[in-house]
Amino acid sequence: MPAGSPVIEDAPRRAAVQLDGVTKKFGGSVALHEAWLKIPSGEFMTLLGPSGCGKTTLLNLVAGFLDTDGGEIFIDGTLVTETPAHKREIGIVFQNYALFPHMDVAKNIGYGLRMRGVPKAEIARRVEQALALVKLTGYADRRPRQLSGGQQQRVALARALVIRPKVLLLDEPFSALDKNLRGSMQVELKEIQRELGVTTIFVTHDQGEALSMSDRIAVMSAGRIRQIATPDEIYRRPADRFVASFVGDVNVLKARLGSRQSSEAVATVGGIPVIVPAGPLNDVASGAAIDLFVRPEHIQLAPAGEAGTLRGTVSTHIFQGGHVDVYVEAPALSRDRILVRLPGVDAITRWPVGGQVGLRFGTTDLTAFPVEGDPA
Ligand SMILES: Nc1ncnc2c1ncn2[C@@H]1O[C@H](COP(=O)(O)OP(=O)(O)OP(=O)(O)O)[C@@H](O)[C@H]1O
Repeated sequence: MPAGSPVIEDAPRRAAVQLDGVTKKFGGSVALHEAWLKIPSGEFMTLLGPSGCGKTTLLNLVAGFLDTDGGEIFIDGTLVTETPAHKREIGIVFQNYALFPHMDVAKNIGYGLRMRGVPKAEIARRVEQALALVKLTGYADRRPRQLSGGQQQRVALARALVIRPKVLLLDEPFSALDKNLRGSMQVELKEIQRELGVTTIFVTHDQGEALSMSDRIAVMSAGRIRQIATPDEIYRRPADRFVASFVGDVNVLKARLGSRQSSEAVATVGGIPVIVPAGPLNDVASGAAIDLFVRPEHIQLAPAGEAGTLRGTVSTHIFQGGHVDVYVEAPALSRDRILVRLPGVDAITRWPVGGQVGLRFGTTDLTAFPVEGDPA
């Protein structure tokens, strides 16, 4: 750290990682547009978004592998925008493990400590601790090629953690693993992260992984952070239609904006009133068409014609093990088939394909946005 680097004033509550309006361009195109992000110490923050949205770019800027084109980055309250990568005290795990093939596991894990001139006995002790942490005691002498994908990724994690980093950065670390292994590695990583209390930035394009692991999620698209919130809030109160569509399944229904009270608005769908947050509809005139976003588990089926329901026709069932996905056609409400998620296998016999049903919408967790392409 250069002498005289500014330190953020409120030290006791300072963020472990802070980005103040960070921008990165490649040639003429903006890969990251004025990112503002404050990650408190010990938090598990996930960057979630589709391919090419700028997640890896943001991670590489924090790591110091890329220079910014604007804005400042702080780690532990210290300005690091100009600090080289090896002085940022960061641990990194990549998608493809990036282990040294010619070194055994112990040498791989101890690499960062040798580079820092840590005494040999201390290295041996810390490598042993790190091996125990990732449940690989006894594997010290193996070469990476003698390990499974999951074991290699645990070595990579041990190597990142052994230096006691200020921040742990993980770039799609489980994407090369099969589904079962991925699930168990997610649980293990979460346990280790909690135990050590290490501030973590985790990159994924898998919304399920993001929802299950994170303290908070930053949803990104096209180089911009669209929303930063807890998984629950992202799912139940998405800030815009991109977030609502990208995170979890959702139905988009034709609706109309009715009256508005401060934070809530009444919308009508097929003439039935529902309550939605007013925030996203601030610029929409009363009576205008809007899109109502409804999660599949917030729709119930009832006999066709029952009061307070809207009519549709069952087109398909998909048995999903713990629940059944029922697709309902109701062209007056939506141009796509409406997905209804029902617990229990009896939904298949209760609501047969081709039969008429009544759709009833939940009264909570509905959101609405201006119609796409609408200047509002
Ligand atoms: N070194 C580079 N030179 C030129 N363009 C780049 C470079 N690195 C990234 N980009 C571009 O910047 C944008 C953001 O890329 P980035 O790798 O950050 O996305 P991502 O969200 O991590 O995607 P993925 O999930 O596919 O890894 C993309 O349009 C990408 O093509």
